[in-house]
Amino acid sequence: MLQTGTELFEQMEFKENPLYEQIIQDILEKKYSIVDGFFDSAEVDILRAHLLEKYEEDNFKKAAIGNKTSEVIARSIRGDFILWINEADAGTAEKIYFNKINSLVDYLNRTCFMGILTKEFHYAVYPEGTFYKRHLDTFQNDGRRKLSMVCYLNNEDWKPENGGELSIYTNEGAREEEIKIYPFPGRVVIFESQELEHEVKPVKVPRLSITGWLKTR
Ligand SMILES: O=C(O)CCC(=O)C(=O)O
Ligand SMILES: [Fe+2]
Repeated sequence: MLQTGTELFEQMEFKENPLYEQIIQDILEKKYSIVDGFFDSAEVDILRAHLLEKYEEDNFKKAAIGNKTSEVIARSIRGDFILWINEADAGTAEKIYFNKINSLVDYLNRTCFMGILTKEFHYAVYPEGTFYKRHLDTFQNDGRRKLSMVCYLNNEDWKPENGGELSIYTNEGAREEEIKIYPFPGRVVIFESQELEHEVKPVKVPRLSITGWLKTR
């Protein structure tokens, strides 16, 4: 049976989502968005347990910064250990993660025509004393990275004195501003990969997260 445009539109069952709308508005205005409680504490607990299990099994690798960079130089730039997550064989914990991310991605594609076709995510552990110097996420010439997303999996009692804040540098006209963001559990930070330089300050206590990128093409 033929359908009118209105009927088709109704069939798509588009519901405005206030949280996603806030994220979009933030990104349009400031190029970043901070969402507390994107994951609730039960979800964070499951994801953290899974991360620690993999970490204890020794599955993580020292993060690299490019192919031909020496280990010593790399360590002076970033000290985290990472494990890439393959969505195709996501376990229970990771399915929770991807369900939420995919829902956001669908929304962005429907409302902003962002054309996000691929994503990549890794777990990250910053052991005591490590950091990630100021950088842009497109440093490896990956122009397809549109939005960076970091989700923190630290314990409930994470304190600002633990260090490890994410500093995002914004430019209002010529004046640079440093936005300090503490890695509280369940918090998600989303920012424009090609626009905002940022760094992870040295940590005093191991710092746990999932970092990823939403990509075009
Ligand atoms: O963990 C964070 O807060 C940011 C990590 C980061 O900048 C990166 O992995 O590129
Ligand atoms: Fe980064």
